[in-house]
Amino acid sequence: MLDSSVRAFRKHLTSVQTAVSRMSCCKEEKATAPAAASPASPQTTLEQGIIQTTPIGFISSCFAMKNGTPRQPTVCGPSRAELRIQQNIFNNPQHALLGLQQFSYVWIIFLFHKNGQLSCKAKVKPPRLNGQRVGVYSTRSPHRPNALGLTLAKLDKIESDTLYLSDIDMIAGTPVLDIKPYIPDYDCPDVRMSLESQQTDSDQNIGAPGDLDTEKNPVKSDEDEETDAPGNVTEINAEVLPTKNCCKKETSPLSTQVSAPKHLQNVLKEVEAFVTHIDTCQPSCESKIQVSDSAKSKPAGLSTERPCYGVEAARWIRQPPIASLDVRFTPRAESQLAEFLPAHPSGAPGSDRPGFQFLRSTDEAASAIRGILSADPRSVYRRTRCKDRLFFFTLDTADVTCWFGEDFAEVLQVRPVQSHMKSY
Ligand SMILES: C[S@@+](CC[C@H](N)C(=O)[O-])C[C@H]1O[C@@H](n2cnc3c(N)ncnc32)[C@H](O)[C@@H]1O
Repeated sequence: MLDSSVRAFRKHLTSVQTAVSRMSCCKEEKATAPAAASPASPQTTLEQGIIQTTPIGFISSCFAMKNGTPRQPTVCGPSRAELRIQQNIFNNPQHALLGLQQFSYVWIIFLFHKNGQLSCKAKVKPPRLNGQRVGVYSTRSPHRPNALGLTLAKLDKIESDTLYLSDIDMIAGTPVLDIKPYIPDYDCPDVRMSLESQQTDSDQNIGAPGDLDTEKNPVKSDEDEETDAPGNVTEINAEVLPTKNCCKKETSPLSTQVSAPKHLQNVLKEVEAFVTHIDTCQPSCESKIQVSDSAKSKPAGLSTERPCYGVEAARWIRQPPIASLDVRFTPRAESQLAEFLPAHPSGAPGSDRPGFQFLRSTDEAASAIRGILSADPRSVYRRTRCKDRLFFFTLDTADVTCWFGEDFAEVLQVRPVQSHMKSY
């Protein structure tokens, strides 16, 4: 009798323990769950930070699966993608892109839709840290509570409702939630600080900061609320908008293009000197990333000397415990790669050779493969415990097989993906 009661109690205890561990695994998720479940007006849910997202488009990219997809856009230069804006969001999707072609880089906010499940682990093990656990918010891990990704992609061109991108790290089919222009003045602390100091100097010179507003922000800011309703569109002075290549020298000086009051001409000249002086072409914070001796000895306070990231982070981002690998091709893999025809808008009629869909030359493909492999795309488990040294990934229409040695990766085979074996 006592035995059976103890057994029943133990059984009950086990089920309670299971329920408790499930609850504590996803504490944050549980905390928001009641609000999500309760019926509320769209406005209330927005105020609570709960929204139903709708993709504005889906990525078509040269990466078919997570394996071998670069971990950041800078890893593999010519990674290319297309993003077509969905018709169901706007009647005229191309209208939503008006003006965007003037920017060289765009932020892409997307969903890690192939994560399998939402993650609520507060600590993660980034592959670059070789098994070390760090807080999820200090990393760019895909495994985060809302599974949102952020990539700074190069905007090659826009045609109608489609963006042509390169420098991406998203797999094909990735749902995109938003696009924003990369604006160094807002997004790169280096440029921001220089502009601020320019501003302070100018203020001291003319003593009327309010006068400067239009010159300071020639690009429409996020705060400019506009719809495309007739009569509600503000004309932008094309001459004062940044050129696509933002460090390209103007043919005639800005100060002579813009008819500003005399007292502002000096300021325009200063801005002009600054624009020609700084290199804002690349979205880089190079000078702030360098860890100076003074930054090492100082706590990271909000001073002008504060680097973009601290010494510890700089170490694992710039000098990760994972060494970069030498990449080589076997002669067979090299000649297989050379068989691929570059991407062509209308294919290559009459040829039975395999063709790339995104990559524009064999060199581009070889350099993408080098970029992917030199950063060592393997998981920590694969790298440290797995005896199987073969590694497979798909790049554009090519299946790539390679193996890893101590400090190198060798490409053994580059074969067309089966579904792309059709002749062009
Ligand atoms: C480390 S994340 C970084 C992404 C982004 N640059 C960021 O910082 O948020 C990049 C990796 O996410 C994975 N990935 C890319 N697209 C994905 C998707 N749609 N679903 C799940 N994982 C994805 C790939 O393995 C890729 O190497």
